[in-house]
Amino acid sequence: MTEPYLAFDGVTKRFGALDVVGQPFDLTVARNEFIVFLGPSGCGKTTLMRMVGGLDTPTGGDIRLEGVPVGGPDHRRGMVFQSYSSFPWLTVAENVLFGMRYRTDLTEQQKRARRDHYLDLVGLYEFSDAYPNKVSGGMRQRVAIARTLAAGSEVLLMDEPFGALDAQRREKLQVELRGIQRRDTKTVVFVTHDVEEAVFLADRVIVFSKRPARLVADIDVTAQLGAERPLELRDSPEFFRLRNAVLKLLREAAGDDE
Ligand SMILES: Nc1ncnc2c1ncn2[C@@H]1O[C@H](COP(=O)(O)OP(=O)(O)OP(=O)(O)O)[C@@H](O)[C@H]1O
Repeated sequence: MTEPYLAFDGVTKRFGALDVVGQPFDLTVARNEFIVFLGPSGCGKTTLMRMVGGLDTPTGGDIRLEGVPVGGPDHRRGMVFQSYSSFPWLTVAENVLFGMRYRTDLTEQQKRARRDHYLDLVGLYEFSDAYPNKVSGGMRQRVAIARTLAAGSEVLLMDEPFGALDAQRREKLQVELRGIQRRDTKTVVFVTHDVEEAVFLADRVIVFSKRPARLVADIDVTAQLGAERPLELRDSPEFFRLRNAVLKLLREAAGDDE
């Protein structure tokens, strides 16, 4: 049998007496799949993502990328976390360039073109020369998004990356992210609380119970809605039906053993 691209194999996690991932967690993710983790607040989604990123280690089991257990962070896995901070001593533009420091395949001119493209995409081009501590929290989050996309890692780990953005920019970036993932064959693991965002973006939505987290549903969105996600899809009856079904599952997962 060939190795899955990304595999969680019997993963558990405890912090002292706190059982975060109680039952061993198994999941396989194919290359170029967009996976969304959805679950009640505090159930352990960020912890799972940190473990994929190599920022934390499982208590039991392991997480493998192409058969190799993940170690510390490396540039194959690009991360955007809620609390992600930019480098304050670099300008907005320099922060984005810094993300491409490993890209020996790109010329300096190509790097500058990518920097400008992604700054424009997140609406920060005119703030290129500003320092991150002089812009708002939502803008700093956009710097992190631009930097991670420009870096071009093959796996994108995104923990509520659009949480601090206004609705319009959020929609725009959702469409762009889905496009980038399809076009550039990225594998994405994305955490959100927002059911609509989950259904719009995901190939598969993984629903977790409240802590100690266990997998309660693995929903194949692409089988139901197809892989193309134009903005108008949100107005379709199929989208609406699936969103409601996932919302119901999430409510049950949050109330689980009450
Ligand atoms: N380093 C740590 N030490 C001790 N407890 C921790 C640590 N990191 C997380 N926790 C706890 O583990 C639990 C799960 O946290 P986690 O951030 O993974 O949940 P989450 O599902 O991502 O929540 P949210 O959706 O609110 O971001 C929480 O109770 C949290 O307080």
